[in-house]
Amino acid sequence: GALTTTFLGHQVSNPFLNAAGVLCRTPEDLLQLASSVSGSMITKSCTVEPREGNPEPRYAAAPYGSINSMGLPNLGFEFYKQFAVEHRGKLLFISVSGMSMDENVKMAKDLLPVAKETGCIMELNLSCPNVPGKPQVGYDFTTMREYLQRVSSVYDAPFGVKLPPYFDIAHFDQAAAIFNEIPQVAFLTCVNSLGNGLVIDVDTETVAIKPKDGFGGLGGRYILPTALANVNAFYRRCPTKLVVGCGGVYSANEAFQHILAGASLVQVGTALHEEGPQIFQRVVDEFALLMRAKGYNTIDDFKGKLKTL
Ligand SMILES: O=C(O)c1[nH]c(=O)[nH]c(=O)c1Cl
Repeated sequence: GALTTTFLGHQVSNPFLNAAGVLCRTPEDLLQLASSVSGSMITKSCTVEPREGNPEPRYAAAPYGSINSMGLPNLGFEFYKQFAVEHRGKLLFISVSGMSMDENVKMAKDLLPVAKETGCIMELNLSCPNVPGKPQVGYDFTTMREYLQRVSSVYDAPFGVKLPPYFDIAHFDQAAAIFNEIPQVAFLTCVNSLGNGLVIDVDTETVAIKPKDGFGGLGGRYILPTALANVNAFYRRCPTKLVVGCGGVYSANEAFQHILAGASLVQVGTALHEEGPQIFQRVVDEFALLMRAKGYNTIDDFKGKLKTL
């Protein structure tokens, strides 16, 4: 169909998938994604050991999106690796977010044979903002370079990096220079939640979530312009890499903006959490109508073709 596209040699029926962390932690979640219309899917960022995560309430819908401080709750790397072994059908991404560099290197090394065997793709998450005491690697360029050098030395297959949003042109330049040094980094997923926002309820005069005095990562409508800027900044700076867009996608309209900005695939987080997996059928239908209305036959007809003034 018109929405068919390929990503690192894998054909997908449409460019849409979930954002890591949303509807992808448990077997039940993953079954809902596998049986949805999404072209591909990604698992909850995992650590070597299973984690309970932060105390609840740790997710809240907000006027213009969401706030979360989940704290990396997950069933542990072995579970998601085994899921990849048994999974059949749509393209599968495995999100890895170790608590240390050694943990990331260990998981990457263990995942490699499964990736080669099954075609699943690793997305290395360097941008979790919600584990107390664990600063975001994505904001520490020296550490990020070391992580990527160490992981790419044990993982000789294409992988992606889930990035935090950057807000300074010099940071786009410095981060891109690191990625361009590492050939195995095949794609960049822009962006993770905007870290450490604060949602306040005026009636109750209270924060929305329990962990970290209510500080948490923002998603949804709050973050679309920032997500688009990060997609486009790395699309321009990393011509040998693909970009996956994430942030603020509720409909074909925002997805189209991400693809114009340079995204090859588009992840849906907050809107998926709020609407459920039927959102993928709605967005696919909307997207087909939008492409037809604009006279486009394929995604490549407009990918990255954002016009400047
Ligand atoms: O709190 C989380 O689990 C979490 N929440 C986010 O918004 N981004 C992440 O990468 C992670 Cl790992």
